[in-house]
Amino acid sequence: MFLKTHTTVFASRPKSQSSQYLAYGTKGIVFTEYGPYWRNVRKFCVQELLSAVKIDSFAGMRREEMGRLVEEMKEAAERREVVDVSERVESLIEDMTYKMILGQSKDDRFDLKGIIKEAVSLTGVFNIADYVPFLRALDLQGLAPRFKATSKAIDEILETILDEHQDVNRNDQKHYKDFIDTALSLMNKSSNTTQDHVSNSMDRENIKAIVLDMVVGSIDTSSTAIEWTLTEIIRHPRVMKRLHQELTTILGASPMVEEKDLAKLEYLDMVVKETLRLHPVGPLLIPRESTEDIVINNYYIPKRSRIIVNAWALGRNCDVWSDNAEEFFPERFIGSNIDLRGHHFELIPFGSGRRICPGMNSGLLNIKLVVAQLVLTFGWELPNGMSPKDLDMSERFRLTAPRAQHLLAIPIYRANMVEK
Ligand code: HEM
Repeated sequence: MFLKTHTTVFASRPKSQSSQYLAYGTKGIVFTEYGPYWRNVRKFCVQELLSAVKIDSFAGMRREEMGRLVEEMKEAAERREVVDVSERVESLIEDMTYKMILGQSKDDRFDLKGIIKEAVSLTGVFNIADYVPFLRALDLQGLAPRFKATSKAIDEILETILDEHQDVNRNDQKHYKDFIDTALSLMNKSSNTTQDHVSNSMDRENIKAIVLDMVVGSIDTSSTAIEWTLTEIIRHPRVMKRLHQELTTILGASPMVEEKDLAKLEYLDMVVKETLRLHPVGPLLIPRESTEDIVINNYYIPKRSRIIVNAWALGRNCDVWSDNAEEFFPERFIGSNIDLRGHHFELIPFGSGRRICPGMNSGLLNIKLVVAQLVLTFGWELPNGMSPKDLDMSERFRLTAPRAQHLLAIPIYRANMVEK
């Protein structure tokens, strides 16, 4: 009802103390109210970063980064080393994200990922001040100092990145424009395209907000989804075997997964859907807010009501998914037309309607590419002879829900593996 029949009424976002501090108020996309500014900024990001053509233009970079990780894992396999898979995957996605959005590799001068983690964690806190505004001044939960410190740290890093882009552009040292260059060039423009509608209201603060939304939207989400997918595959050797068979059948003798082949990997698609059903990266999506008074099923819902959708519960509802809803069983999608595009409300890990995740294609590509490659090249054993069924499955609940404990496993290079 909220997301389908009345999609426009519930297409806004509530203001919160965390977004005021940590997302430059409503100057980006994620926490910005529904309206022309949000629409144009979103269109700009899709056009300049998240369209099929733009995503495709970074295929070479992804291949290189993936190749580097495979080499590292091969060395670990040789030493029979326990690898912190969660950490390695996050670092890979971080590298890919920075190259795509910031046009540069990870910068050792600052820990952007660490600060973003703190921001995501703070945004996920139930903050009484958002519901009882007069308590805000009392700061009962002691959040204000953390908001301020995190926001200051983020701003300093983004200022440095923007300054450096402007310096390079002034000295005309660049052959191509990255996302930040394009965004910066909007500050001084005026005519009639989508970009220029954005530029009418664009200053440095807006650019920082948009860049931050893109970076935050990308890193934690994709790496959490990959971490859970690998966890479920390792926990279910039958699924690992079937997926590996599909990979070798479709990819032949090729040691690297090619992006063009991903669409042919039907079982991988089911494995990813099944993971996102049981472990939606954002269990409660991102809160929505109504833009007008409305009556639904005889309930009066006043304008500016906050709507929270429990995607986690939808994915585990036995009435929809049958009695084995709690079981990881990718085959349930055989012959099913359920996709992830927000039309099948039993499975909405990317949300639905006007606010559906604009980075869905980019996110899914990252998940499938990394999972396919790590299963194609390696088998995985758990440390200290641990049985797959004993793997700890607890979640850490924030705005996103990653594993509570990092996934640790030993890669076994398949070329040296004796098939059982
Ligand atoms: C596995 C990967 C990802 C998952 C599961 C995911 C999930 C979500 C969800 C649940 C929402 C809220 C949708 C709603 O309210 O209906 C969302 C919004 C958003 N996501 Fe993603 N996301 C992923 C990857 C990405 C990537 C790669 C980017 C950008 C590079 C991105 C950028 C955004 C932005 C900007 C929004 C806000 C959209 C708006 O409010 O209009 N996401 N995402």
